[in-house]
Amino acid sequence: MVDRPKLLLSDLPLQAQPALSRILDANLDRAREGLRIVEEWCRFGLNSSELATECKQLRQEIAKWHTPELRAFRDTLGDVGTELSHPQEETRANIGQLLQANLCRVQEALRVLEEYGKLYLAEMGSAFKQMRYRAYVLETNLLGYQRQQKLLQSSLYLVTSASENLFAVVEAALEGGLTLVQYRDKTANDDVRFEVAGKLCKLCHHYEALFIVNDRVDLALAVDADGVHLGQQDMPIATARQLLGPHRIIGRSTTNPAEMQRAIAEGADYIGVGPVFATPTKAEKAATGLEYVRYAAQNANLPWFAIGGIDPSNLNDVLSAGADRIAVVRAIMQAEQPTLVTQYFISQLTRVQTLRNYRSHLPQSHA
Ligand SMILES: Cc1ncc(COP(=O)(O)OP(=O)(O)O)c(N)n1
Ligand SMILES: Cc1nc(C(=O)O)sc1CCOP(=O)(O)O
Ligand SMILES: [Mg+2]
Repeated sequence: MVDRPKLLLSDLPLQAQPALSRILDANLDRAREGLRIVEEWCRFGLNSSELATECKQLRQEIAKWHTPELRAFRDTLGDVGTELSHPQEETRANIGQLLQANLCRVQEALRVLEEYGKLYLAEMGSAFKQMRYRAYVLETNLLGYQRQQKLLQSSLYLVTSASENLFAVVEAALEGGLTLVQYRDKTANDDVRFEVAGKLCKLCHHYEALFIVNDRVDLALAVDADGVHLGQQDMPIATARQLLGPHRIIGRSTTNPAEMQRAIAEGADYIGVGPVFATPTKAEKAATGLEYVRYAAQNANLPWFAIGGIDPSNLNDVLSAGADRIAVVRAIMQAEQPTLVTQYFISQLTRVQTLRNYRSHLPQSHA
């Protein structure tokens, strides 16, 4: 990396010099500003010093190219582009959209700097090419980190069933604070699955919720889902990981300690623990009872969701056995008021999590 590039503008035709300088100056600003916006979220929103440091280092490297000579041609009042803005820039629906827009802005600016930079100094083109790839890696790492954080924060998991009111029910639950949804439909044709999964994925992302696809890695990739849920009869986790890459979520169903230990060893991001109670939604699987929930509470070192026959009437038994995350189908899909049921589940789960967290910080004699 050249520490302080030497300006070769004088080699260019006279009339091109101010234009080139203004393009480089504007895009150096754009890239630095976009990175600063992303950095703030990494630092204060995600508490990730690793991601914040990468943003900062990229910004500092870009700043080295922002020489006084380039700034000298700045003419903000004469810039015909300052009043051109897209309506989407006026509003941002959520943090995800804000980050996406700014990462895109950074990558575009780096591309401009790479192309026009070549006219200025050969090293500038290759330096900005490398930085553009670093920005892509930053985006992927940031997205992966956001997903894992959201998974950790999710205490309630809605697994869908086929329903005429599918979108309305899911949206009602999202309104109630749901942050994790799995699309599960064992009978639909692939064209229907693809269309429904795509729409659900957009709906969930609009509410900043994670969207997982049951069974099908191909479908998860096709709709850009956050991950996939695999049962014991589905694809091996290692194969799914190869196909999905390191940043998507992989969940695994488990019914006994051996399956749990294997899922952990194979690199699952979370597991299902059940069926806790017998359920018509999965009639072929025998209930494990609360004993396996107690085992999970003592032994699982990754996020785990008790599943199977859970509803408001038996929730307390599941919580008392040690669960602080649950997954449900009928309790929400068939609820008269899905928003209220969602809010009830989340409030109870948050209550036990807060209590357990508080107890874990007490001296042993008070716990
Ligand atoms: C959260 C969660 N846990 C378990 C399951 C069940 O998955 P699987 O055993 O593959 O059965 P099907 O759902 O495919 O019938 C799940 N879907 N989600
Ligand atoms: C899809 C599924 N998997 C289970 C498992 O234990 O692996 S239990 C289950 C169904 C859960 O549905 P409901 O909340 O309607 O009982
Ligand atoms: Mg399955």
